[in-house]
Amino acid sequence: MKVFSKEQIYEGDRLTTERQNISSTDLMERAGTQIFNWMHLRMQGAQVPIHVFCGIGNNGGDGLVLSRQLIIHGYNVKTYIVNYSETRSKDFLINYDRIKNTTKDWPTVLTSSNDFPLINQDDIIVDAVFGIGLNRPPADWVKDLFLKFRASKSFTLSIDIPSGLYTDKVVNDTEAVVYANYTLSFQSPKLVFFLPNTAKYTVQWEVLDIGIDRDYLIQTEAAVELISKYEVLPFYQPRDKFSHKGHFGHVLMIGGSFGKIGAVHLASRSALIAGAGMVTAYLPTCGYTSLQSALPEVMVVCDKGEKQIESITYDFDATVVGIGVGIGTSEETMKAFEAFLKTNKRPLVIDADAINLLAQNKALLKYLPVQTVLTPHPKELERLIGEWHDDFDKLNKVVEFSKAHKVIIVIKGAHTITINGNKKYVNTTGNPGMATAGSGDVLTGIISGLIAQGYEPLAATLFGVYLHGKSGDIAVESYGYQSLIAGHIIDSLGEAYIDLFKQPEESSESAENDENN
Ligand SMILES: NC(=O)C1=CN([C@@H]2O[C@H](COP(=O)(O)OP(=O)(O)OC[C@H]3O[C@@H](n4cnc5c(N)ncnc54)[C@H](OP(=O)(O)O)[C@@H]3O)[C@@H](O)[C@H]2O)[C@@H](O)CC1
Ligand SMILES: Nc1ncnc2c1ncn2[C@@H]1O[C@H](COP(=O)(O)OP(=O)(O)O)[C@@H](O)[C@H]1O
Ligand SMILES: [K+]
Repeated sequence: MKVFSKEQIYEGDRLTTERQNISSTDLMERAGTQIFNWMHLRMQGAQVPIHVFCGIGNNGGDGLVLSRQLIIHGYNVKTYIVNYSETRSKDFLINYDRIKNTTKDWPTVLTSSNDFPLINQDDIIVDAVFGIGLNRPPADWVKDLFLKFRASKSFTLSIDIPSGLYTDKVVNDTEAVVYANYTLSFQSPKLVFFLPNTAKYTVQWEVLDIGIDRDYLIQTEAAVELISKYEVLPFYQPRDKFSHKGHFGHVLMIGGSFGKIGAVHLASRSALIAGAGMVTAYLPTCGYTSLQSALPEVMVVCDKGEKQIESITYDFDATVVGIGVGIGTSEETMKAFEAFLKTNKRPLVIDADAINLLAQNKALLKYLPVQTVLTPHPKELERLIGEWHDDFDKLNKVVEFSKAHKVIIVIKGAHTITINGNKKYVNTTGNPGMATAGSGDVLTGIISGLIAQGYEPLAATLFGVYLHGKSGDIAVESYGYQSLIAGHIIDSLGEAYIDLFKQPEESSESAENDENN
């Protein structure tokens, strides 16, 4: 799903009115009515008090449409105008008149903290104060209103975006924002719903289709894309009946040091279970016996070093090389890594301490093949690109890094974001059960295993990050957040593949109809 910028959303609104020959007031009517339908379906006329807080721009206009519809359908509604400016939008004013013509219970105009109404915990708050047009911090009294929303502990439904949140930068005052339980966003989710600094402002979100021009939606290139099953399915490569292991590539997984052989074990096993034809683990000799005993399907080549990797030499042609898990950052390993990079011609997936080695010696970056995949967690990323002051700054720095070195960067986290040049891909699978040692090693193995099978590095990365999170989501059903460990993610990978092609379950009624036909 495309995540459009604020400018693209405004342009989509404008073009839609032009191409569908409707007014912006009609479009607002659609938007407000969609919100009403969503609430009506769930509330079924329940008389819970609903407080609709409307700003004076188009977000407030949406709120007024909603209020009017709720009133017409007999709901228990109170409407307020949060009068933070005298410059009211045209469509706000039209809907202000319309609501006045619908009810004698006119909206209450709020201009200071003294005007705030009583809100009980069981009431519902609808936040239509600011939309994507916010361009400066709200006034102190408006911030007090947002604090009152929070203090009430009422269910808070934000329209389009929690008020006080910008679409393209973080907020400095964390109290000057609405904390929404649910946000109904028009046509496209906003990037801020997925970033560590700002995701907390809405617990859940959903996109409502307001009929923006389809050609515009299809043709407009978005800098950000949300990756779910429908985005990765086209990557999937079916297998030919007569295929053999040679068709699915050979992963060389280089890593490990004394006490960290398990990392190579996890990554190698993941590569195999992701579908690689063959996997060879390259380790210091201390890891030989444990790896051979634990993973009979994986071949092993030993380094001359007993406890660490000291010179990387092997005599076969790997399809892809994964390097870094458990490898350590000793001087000898740095030398071996440097020598390896200078001769390697194969696609690379670089993780963990190999990222730290790169960060220590940035001159090595020039030896990375184009489209090398780097999979840092936040600390490794910081070592590589330096500190950032907020998520947007981080994203900008990673984009610059990706462009400068022609590499793909996977910023791991709750919503892992993959960056390839200017383009950002936000993953939607995964859960906090995956915050456990070794789960990153599994990702390295999966991505390497996909590249081995012939997936392009970017497709392998997006597909791999998706499958990794999906496996975690499947595993958590059996183990719970606390008891999920990295090995469980690998064990669920097969189910994650199968899930790609699962049809939505049929309702019993339609199944019966099928039987009768
Ligand atoms: N157009 C359409 O057809 C559709 C639009 N839709 C809806 O429109 C919403 C965007 O509406 P919007 O552009 O009017 O902006 P909104 O967020 O309501 O702000 C209002 C104005 O407030 C001002 N302002 C900003 N910050 C401020 C501050 N801190 N303190 C005080 N004032 C401040 C600023 O004006 P300024 O004062 O800078 O001139 C701004 O323009 C969008 O989120 C969606 O809900 C849907 O209906 C679909 C169809
Ligand atoms: N809260 C979370 N929600 C979703 N995924 C998570 C969460 N925490 C961690 N993960 C995922 O788990 C992996 C952790 O990687 P990493 O920190 O490198 O672990 P390790 O170094 O122990 O292998 C990443 O892919 C990350 O996206
Ligand atoms: K809002």
